[in-house]
Amino acid sequence: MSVLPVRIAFDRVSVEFPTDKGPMRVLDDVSFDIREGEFVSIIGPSGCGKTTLMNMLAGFVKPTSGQVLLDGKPVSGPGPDRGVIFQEYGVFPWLTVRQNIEFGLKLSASKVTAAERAGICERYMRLMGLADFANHFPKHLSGGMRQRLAIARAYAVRPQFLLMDEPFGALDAQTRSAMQDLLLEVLMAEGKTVMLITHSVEEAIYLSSRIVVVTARPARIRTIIDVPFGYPRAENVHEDPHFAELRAHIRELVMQEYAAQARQAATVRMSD
Ligand SMILES: Nc1ncnc2c1ncn2[C@@H]1O[C@H](COP(=O)(O)OP(=O)(O)OP(=O)(O)O)[C@@H](O)[C@H]1O
Repeated sequence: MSVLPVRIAFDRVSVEFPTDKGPMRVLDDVSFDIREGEFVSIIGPSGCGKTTLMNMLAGFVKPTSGQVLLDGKPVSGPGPDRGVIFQEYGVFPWLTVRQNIEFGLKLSASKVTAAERAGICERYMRLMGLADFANHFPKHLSGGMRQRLAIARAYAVRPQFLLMDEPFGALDAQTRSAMQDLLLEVLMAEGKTVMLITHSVEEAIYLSSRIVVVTARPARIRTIIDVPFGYPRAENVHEDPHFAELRAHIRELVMQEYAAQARQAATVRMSD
C-alpha cells in the first residue's frame, strides 16, 4: 500500500505569549503530521491552545520554537491554499450573501470566469439554504445563516486545505448534522486535507480519520487515535458499538484533562 505524502507538519512547536506575569506557554513541543486527504480533529479542554495551533497553520501566529510546515516549507503567512473557518462569523457585513461568496473567488489564484463564478455561487447558496437571500446583507440573516455563509465562502474557493475552528458550534443540532454531512460530501467530491477543532467528541469521530487529543494548557499531545471507519462514512456509524466505545474513551481522556486544568487553576489561586 502506498503511503500518502505529508502535507502539514507540526514539528516540535511551542508557543509562548507575553503576559503581565511573564511568558505564558500555550503549546509545548507539539509534533504531528497530517497526510494528503486526511481529516484530523483536535480535541481538548477549553483555552488549552487549540486555536493557537490552527492560527499557526493559517499563518496568523508564529511559533516561539519549532516549525509548522506546509508541503515541507515553513508557513510564512496566510494563503489562498488554506480556507479558514472560525467560530465567529467570518463574513463581510458590507457585502451581500452573493458578494460574500464571490469575494474569495475573485481573489482566488485559480482564475474562474464570471460565468463559472456565478455557477459556483448559486450552487453553494442552494446547498447552504441561502438561495432566497442572495441579495441580503449579513445583518438581516440569523446567526446560523451567517455561519453557513462563512462556510459557503470558504468552500466556494475550493482550497486544498480546510482549517475549521468550531465551525458548527453555534448551529442548532439539526443544522449542525446537515453541515457535517455536507462537509463529508464536499470532501468526497473534492478531496481536501482537513484540520478541525471541535468540542464535540461525537462530531470528531463522525468526521475524522484521526483524532488528536491535547492536554490542558500548555497543550501537549495526549494521544492520537485512528478512527476505524472509512469513507464515504455511513450515517449509521453513530450506532456502531465501536463508535460508542471510542466516544466513551475519548470523553474520559478529555474529562481527565479538564480535571488537570481545574487542579492547575486551584494551584495558581493558592500561590497568588
Ligand atoms: N495573541 C495572543 N496573545 C496573548 N494570549 C493569547 C493570544 N492568543 C491566545 N492567547 C491565550 O492563549 C490561551 C489559549 O488560547 P486558544 O484560543 O489557543 O485556546 P483554545 O484551546 O482554542 O480555546 P477554546 O477551546 O476555548 O476556543 C488562552 O489563555 C488565550 O487567552
